Amino acid sequence: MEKSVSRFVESFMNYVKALDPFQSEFHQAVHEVVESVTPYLLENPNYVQLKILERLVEPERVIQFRVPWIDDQGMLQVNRGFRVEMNSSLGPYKGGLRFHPTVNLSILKFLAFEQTFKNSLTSLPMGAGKGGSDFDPKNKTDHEVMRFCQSFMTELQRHIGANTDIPAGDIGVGGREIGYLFGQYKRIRNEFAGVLTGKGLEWGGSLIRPEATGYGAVYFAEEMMKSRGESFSGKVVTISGSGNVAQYAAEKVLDLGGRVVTLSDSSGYIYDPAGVDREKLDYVMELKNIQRGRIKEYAEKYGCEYYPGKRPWGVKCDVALPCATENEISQEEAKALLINGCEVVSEGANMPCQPGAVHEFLEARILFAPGKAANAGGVAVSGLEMAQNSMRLNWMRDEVDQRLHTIMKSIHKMCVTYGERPGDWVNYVDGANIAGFVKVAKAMRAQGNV
Ligand SMILES: NC(=O)C1=CN([C@@H]2O[C@H](COP(=O)(O)OP(=O)(O)OC[C@H]3O[C@@H](n4cnc5c(N)ncnc54)[C@H](O)[C@@H]3O)[C@@H](O)[C@H]2O)C=CC1
Ligand SMILES: O=C(O)CCC(=O)C(=O)O
Repeated sequence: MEKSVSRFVESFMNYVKALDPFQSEFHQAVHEVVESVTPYLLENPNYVQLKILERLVEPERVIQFRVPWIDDQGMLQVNRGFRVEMNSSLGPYKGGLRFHPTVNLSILKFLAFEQTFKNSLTSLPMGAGKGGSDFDPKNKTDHEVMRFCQSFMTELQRHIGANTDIPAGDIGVGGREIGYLFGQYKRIRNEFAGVLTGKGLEWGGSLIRPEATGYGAVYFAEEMMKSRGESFSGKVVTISGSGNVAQYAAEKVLDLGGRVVTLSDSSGYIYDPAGVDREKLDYVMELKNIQRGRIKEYAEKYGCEYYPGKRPWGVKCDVALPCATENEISQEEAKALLINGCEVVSEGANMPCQPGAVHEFLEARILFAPGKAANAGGVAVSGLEMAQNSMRLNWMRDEVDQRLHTIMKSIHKMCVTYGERPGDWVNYVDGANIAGFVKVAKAMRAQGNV
């Protein structure tokens, strides 16, 4: 069996690599899923005959477009815009937009591919998509960001809709950008529709959407810890990033009695052994969301250490929550985390652990939650925002939070169902991949050769 699995995986990966030889991030994401689902496929050969995997790796549609905009000096700038409409077997395309200079088709296809299984795990009726631009919002004025968003939406609006494709935020796209994008959609289409999620509360947004990804990653970690009789109380937690996901992961850790000792951005990390308390976290939110400053200013204000150009994985901790970006934990850093006694890793970001790091965590049998399960809370509450928009009403904060919590517990349960292994151990990577895959594969089979 082992041999036929590895032969199948290798042959399928050769096929994927031959199609798009330079999309390394996409290959990485596909490889992980194919490794997990191959034993299931070999037991269910009907899915092999139906070429479910071949169809899953081929986006239903890729849209690429020019985004011209005028900067504050009156100069014309040109960026590249994308929307990858990956899979609509479970519902309309759903997934975020990323504005970051590293954005390219490989990154967006990896994110859209992951989104397929993540959205399936939420059990809400959402297909998968992802999009964005190589535009860098850093060091741009509000007016520049607005002009860029308006130009981006001038093209994107013809491809999306409340029942077709519903984008949201991701790196570099927060409440400000969603507002500008929504305004331009409304202006061109003359309709006030639930076409984006992550909207402001006054104009169709949902309570708890900003918090959802970070809270969800902590709820998921909490469920894993419960299985070993543990909790966050008194635990030392390292977090990377200081954006949306990191901020609310930190908030939930504080609520549950943990001590957050690191935060980071693309320039370096801060180490605060006393812990980031509520007041310091409010400062980080103001610094990052309003002033758009750098995390090093935290170290200057609170007199703690700042490590430029470094990531926080050498710091001793019980729990690590990578919440910044892909491939931000290498195999060596994973080894360092394990040597320092880390027992729980919950991926707030998408694919933050390199394959070698995942291997280390699985070998060590620590509690390791892959992003497509652990960070599904964000898109889940986006699904709840869509439901509220359709009903034209708003749920209370507690109601949305409870639904989020229930969804994260249910995802945890699904992962256990498919990932339980001999020796009282759960392989959450296999669990998430197989549980996510089964639903999508069944829907694709039912819907015919499309
Ligand atoms: N916002 C959401 O609802 C969801 C986000 N995610 C994932 O979570 C991660 C973070 O996203 P957000 O917090 O929304 O974005 P954000 O733009 O609010 O924050 C991103 C953070 O990552 C840091 N960062 C970006 N590139 C970096 C690099 N190369 N090295 C080190 N740090 C870097 C930034 O400085 C910032 O602190 C991403 O992987 C995203 O795909 C996943 C699910 C949902
Ligand atoms: O809320 C959404 O639709 C997007 C969330 C997202 O992009 C993600 O889960 O990676």
